Amino acid sequence: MRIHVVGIGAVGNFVAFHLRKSLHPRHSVVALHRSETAKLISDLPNGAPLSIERDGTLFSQDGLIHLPYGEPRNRVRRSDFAPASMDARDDPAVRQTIGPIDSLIVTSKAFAVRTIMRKLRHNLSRDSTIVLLHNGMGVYETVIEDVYPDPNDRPNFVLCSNTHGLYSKGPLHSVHSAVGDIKLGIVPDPLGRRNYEASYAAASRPADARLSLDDLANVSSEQPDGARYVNLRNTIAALLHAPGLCATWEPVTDVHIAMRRKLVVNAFVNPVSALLQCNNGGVLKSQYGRATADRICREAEHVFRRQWSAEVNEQMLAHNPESGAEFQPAPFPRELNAQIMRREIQRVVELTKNNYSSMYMDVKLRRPTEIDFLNGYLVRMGYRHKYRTIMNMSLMHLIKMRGAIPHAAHAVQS
Ligand SMILES: CC(C)(CO)C(=O)C(=O)O
Repeated sequence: MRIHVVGIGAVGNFVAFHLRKSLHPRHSVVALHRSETAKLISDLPNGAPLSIERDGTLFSQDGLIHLPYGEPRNRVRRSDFAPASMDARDDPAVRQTIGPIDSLIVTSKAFAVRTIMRKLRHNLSRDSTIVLLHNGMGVYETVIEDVYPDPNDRPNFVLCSNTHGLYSKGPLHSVHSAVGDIKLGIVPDPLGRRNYEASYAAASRPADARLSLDDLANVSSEQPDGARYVNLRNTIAALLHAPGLCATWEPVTDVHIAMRRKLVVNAFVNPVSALLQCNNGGVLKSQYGRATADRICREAEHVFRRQWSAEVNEQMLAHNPESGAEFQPAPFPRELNAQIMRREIQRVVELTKNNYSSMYMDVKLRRPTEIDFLNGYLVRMGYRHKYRTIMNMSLMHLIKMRGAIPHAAHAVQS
């Protein structure tokens, strides 16, 4: 098997490190780099090591294949911290060097995912598996709409929630500052060809419900399943069996809940730390910070409740009364209550109090931010469900305003 990881920042470095560490050497782990970093790594031989720092100790892992995947990143439009349109043209030379991709783990910034998918479109097929491991929400929907509108051509997608605390200390060097976990959820087959959660759904008691790799592909059968299902099974198994990743495979509805919880933490900590240019510990120090966090959580709960009701309505319409089963709507998840999300913010802030958030770094270094996929997602969902998210919208606007002031981030430093 050959696993490709694209977006070798703090998270990509961590994922590639642990996959290489745990997989048998006959499987390859390929790190795909933008051309600027590819220049840097071209001076290193293939196999060049990745480093992870944990509690002040440096660990290193060699044996990776490093390849470039495309054009250098275009310049950031200085006016609003939004990414300029990146070049998504197909490059036949790059296409040929990389070859067909069975498993792709995308660990780039949320705003770059769509462009990367377009760039690698010709290396991917409907048999591939794509794991989206980024901050924020709404990315999968844009990729589907823009790159894979036809469900017949669509690869398998895996969504993730990642709570590991990681930051980058330099190229191929991440610091693992807080141990968290990665939850993996497989997007249901849009054509209903296979139920990836069949064993879970069939359990007679909730306590017995388990997901089974055999529902993805039965590798021991005489007629092995097609590449589409074998790639999916291999990708999930590789991630689950890399102990350092602390990955679990869960029903996709549970992963959606975990993603929403993580979104709310990021929608408060990231813009506030970036605007105040403080570490994560600074954001809850004053009553004003605490009131802002309360408000973000209340707005998010309203949005999530309306989204939930809309989803339940859709399920009710799709329910076939002739099946004999009674329609039982799932209750609104407790984890998405404002008070519980507020406690989660408190917990994450304490755990990462000495860290600088990813948006703090993006603003400081005048890079595009992920604001459109954090607070921007809540604002968009609020609009859709007729609820105004004033605090989220204000934080989003302030981050964009910050980007519009020339050299604002540097002025604070001096
Ligand atoms: C949880 C938090 C805020 C940790 O720094 C993070 O995920 C980020 O920086 O993007």
